[in-house]
Amino acid sequence: MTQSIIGIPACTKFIAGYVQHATPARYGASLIAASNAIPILIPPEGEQMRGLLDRLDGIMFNGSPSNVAPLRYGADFDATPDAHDPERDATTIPLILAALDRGIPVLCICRGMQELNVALGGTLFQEVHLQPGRMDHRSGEGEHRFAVKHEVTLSGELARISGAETIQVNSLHGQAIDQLAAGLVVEGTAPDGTIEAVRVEGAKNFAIAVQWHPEWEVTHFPDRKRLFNAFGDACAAYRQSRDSV
Ligand SMILES: N[C@@H](CCC(=O)NCCCC(=O)O)C(=O)O
Repeated sequence: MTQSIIGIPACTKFIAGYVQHATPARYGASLIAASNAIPILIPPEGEQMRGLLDRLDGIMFNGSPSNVAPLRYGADFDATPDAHDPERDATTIPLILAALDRGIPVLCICRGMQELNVALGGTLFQEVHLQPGRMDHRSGEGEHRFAVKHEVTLSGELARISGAETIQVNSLHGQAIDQLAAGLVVEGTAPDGTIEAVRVEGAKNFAIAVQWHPEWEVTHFPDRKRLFNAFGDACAAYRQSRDSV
């Protein structure tokens, strides 16, 4: 069966004395394993990357240790000034809006979910663990980094896709959605009330975002596999509808 081409935004990294464009290998590997797709990295080269949209069947807005710059959502303070990637922000935020406008399937993960919320006008907690009553959602070290950390209660389309109303998730984030953007519906919540999953209401196509990392051991967890299968199916259907025009 023909595979879909799914874009993954790369991050700006300074490695071995050079500016490089990179992302952890598992994002591409998970699309190959569970979405019948060929991944392709999107360099963080700003708005001109929208030109790729004619060639893509879907985009996975992936996670990153970097944080969306607070000026993007109107915050007047910056809790993590050394953790930004302005080139990535300048690429992903316009790309999200353009992909939604064209009805290209999108799956957003971790930073990707935060980008989706900011792109649509929402705001972020810059250090969610400092908010009263909130848990520490940051990861453990070493082999425990991707260990299951807490439960998420699912609803709506994501519960249907996942085949469950309660799942166990890993957690590797210091930031989280504060004010939900208009146009997003919450479909997953942590025990402390943190928003863990959203869907774009009335989207032209698959448009789901999660705060955890379903790409990790994607084929070992039924809910993760089902999410990637559903995204892959949406990308394949989009490709076929485009090819038939
Ligand atoms: N930096 C943001 C987003 C967190 C995130 O995307 N984590 C992924 C870690 C890197 C990886 O993909 O391995 C935050 O802290 O909220």
